[in-house]
Amino acid sequence: MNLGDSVGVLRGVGPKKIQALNKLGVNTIEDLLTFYPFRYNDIAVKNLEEINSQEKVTLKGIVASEPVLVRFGRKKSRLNFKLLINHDVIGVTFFNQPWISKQVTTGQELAVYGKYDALRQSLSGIKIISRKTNDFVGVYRSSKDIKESIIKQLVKQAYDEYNSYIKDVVPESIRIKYRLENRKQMIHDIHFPSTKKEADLARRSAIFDEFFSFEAGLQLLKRDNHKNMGLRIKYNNEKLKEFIKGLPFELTKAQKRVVNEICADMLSPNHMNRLLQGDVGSGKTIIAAIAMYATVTAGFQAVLMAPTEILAQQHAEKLANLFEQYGISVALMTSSSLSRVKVKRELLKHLKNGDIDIVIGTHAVIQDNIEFHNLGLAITDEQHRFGVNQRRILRKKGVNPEILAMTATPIPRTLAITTYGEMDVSIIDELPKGRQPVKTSWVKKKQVKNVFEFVKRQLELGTQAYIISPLVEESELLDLQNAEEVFEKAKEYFGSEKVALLHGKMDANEKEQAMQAFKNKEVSILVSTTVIEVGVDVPNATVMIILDADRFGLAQLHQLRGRVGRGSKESYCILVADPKSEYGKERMKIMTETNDGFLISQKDLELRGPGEVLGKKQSGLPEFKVGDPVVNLNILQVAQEEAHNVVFSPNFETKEENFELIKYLNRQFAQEEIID
Ligand SMILES: Nc1ncnc2c1ncn2[C@@H]1O[C@H](COP(=O)(O)OP(=O)(O)OP(=O)(O)O)[C@@H](O)[C@H]1O
Repeated sequence: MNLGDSVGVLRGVGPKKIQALNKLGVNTIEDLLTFYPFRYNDIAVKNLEEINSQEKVTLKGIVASEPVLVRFGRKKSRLNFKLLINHDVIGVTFFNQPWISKQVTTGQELAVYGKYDALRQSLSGIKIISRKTNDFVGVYRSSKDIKESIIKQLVKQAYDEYNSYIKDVVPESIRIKYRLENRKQMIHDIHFPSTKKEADLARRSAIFDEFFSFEAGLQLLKRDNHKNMGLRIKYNNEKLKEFIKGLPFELTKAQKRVVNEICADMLSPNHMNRLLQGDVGSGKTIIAAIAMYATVTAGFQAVLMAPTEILAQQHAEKLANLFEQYGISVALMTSSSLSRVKVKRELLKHLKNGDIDIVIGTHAVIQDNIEFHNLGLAITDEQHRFGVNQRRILRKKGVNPEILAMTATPIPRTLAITTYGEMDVSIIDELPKGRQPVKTSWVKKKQVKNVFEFVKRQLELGTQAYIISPLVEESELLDLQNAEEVFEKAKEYFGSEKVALLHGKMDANEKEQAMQAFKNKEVSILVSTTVIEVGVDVPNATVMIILDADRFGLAQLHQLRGRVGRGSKESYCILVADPKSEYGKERMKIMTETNDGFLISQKDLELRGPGEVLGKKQSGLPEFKVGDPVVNLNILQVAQEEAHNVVFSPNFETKEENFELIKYLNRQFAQEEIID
């Protein structure tokens, strides 16, 4: 017997229930024991003086009238009686629970849980409370396939049978320091507390437990990264200085700092595993270029992976220009550039024999048959778009290449430790000189004509504009229809020779053509779906129109807006939307109030509410069961600090109080390997 046993070992759990539980994310006994209540009902008896109207409470008194049951229709009924509480009489009504009339007799003492109405002096009954139950009861998530009452029973059964197998992951000294319960007690109290205080303490312990185990895993990765001998990239400092001097602009202070951090990592024998965070347009690409240049001067190859073909193409073009005078060869590798057999064969040959110094590509780069001569540095752009596995495969391509991951801050600074805890972080917190904040406004749909007029006037000044077509969730086809519709309208209004269309269903060549036409100013307007979202850099474009802007997430709007304001000209972003909810309006307002990506991602998380915050997909954050990284940030930070101290202490593996933690981490990593 152990906590890894399937829930199928419990009495009364057959294939159907197993399936229903699995759907709720419960596969093992451990999952069930940590399937915590999401809230509690306080059914302790209250006095009339201490309660508010519309509150759900338990009231106890003497039944002061004969219960009267009235049935109407086939299934409907109403049961009425009076309850005498000290000197007050309140009316109690139960709807559609006729069997309750049998449990009520005049003169009897009775406790009823229900919703209290102060004005009417009445209680709308939910259930009769029998003496045996606890005052404080957990409420669990359930589904149509499995009722809450069954889940409760199973949790109880699992606890009774398995509690002696529950071991502590958080070392004792830390539990004592923060006055946390041991795991067995904590699991008991979080499911079956007798008071609110008990439940609160158990929950605090559970949050710590969860954050600590997670952070310990990340810290272990970090420690191993440090221990692993990395490559020593002995770049040519003179050449590097010349290269930086030769750039068309001076680096910002933040960029210089980051370059120094990266250079120090490369020179050190330790393995580099660094995350570069910087707001949209802060100049991350040039940092990548500098790091790649340095790598090549040391005799190694470098690769940069971008999340889209458009972006890979753009990077390849820019970097090829930049590196040309230094005799460095740059190759583009995407699914389309590799689709012609002959081209592919040549590319692979030159990559393997070291003729190619730098590769820019999409995930096509990590295909099995691609071999490098001596890969020294791997950079991923917008890394949240790459899965952990893709990152790992890339890592395996070289002996142990230095890793630099770049992201335009989808995650607030304080939260970066949750996902990137195993990485060292560099931040570009400054925009290049001369940038003006993008002026953002929000208009209603009926004003779209005025918006078009505004665009026209701006184009007359020689600038260019993007129009982003509405997004229809989960339907690329409808997105496309929308984009085509907007394209037609724009052609009608601005003249067909002025407008190009870009969408995800176009093949790489068509996309490239549309982008080139826009870059070369052959067209002044690019109508696009969100394929344009990340990284596209056309400094002459100064107007961004986003139609139905309320359908996009805040982080996405910020990314889209980041396509303008990339030069020194005044830039504008106009959000066209009729949001219905307050929440939707609030989001539009935030966009008009700030240009700070960190702040926006923080707001995005706050506005989504805890349930959604944990959605992996939207926020890039890992999922937790009880802990909410936004609400419980303090606990998260302390847990990270402690996990770091434990894992990095010299006697981590030999100290007895860490044994359970080590076992736990081994189990976790074993699971991950299977997925790999
Ligand atoms: N120090 C600097 N001074 C002036 N211009 C700069 C500087 N650094 C970068 N730029 C320019 O700023 C623009 C934005 O840079 P870049 O494309 O690297 O941004 P980014 O951080 O990758 O942004 P995004 O996340 O939006 O892709 C580019 O046109 C680049 O040439």
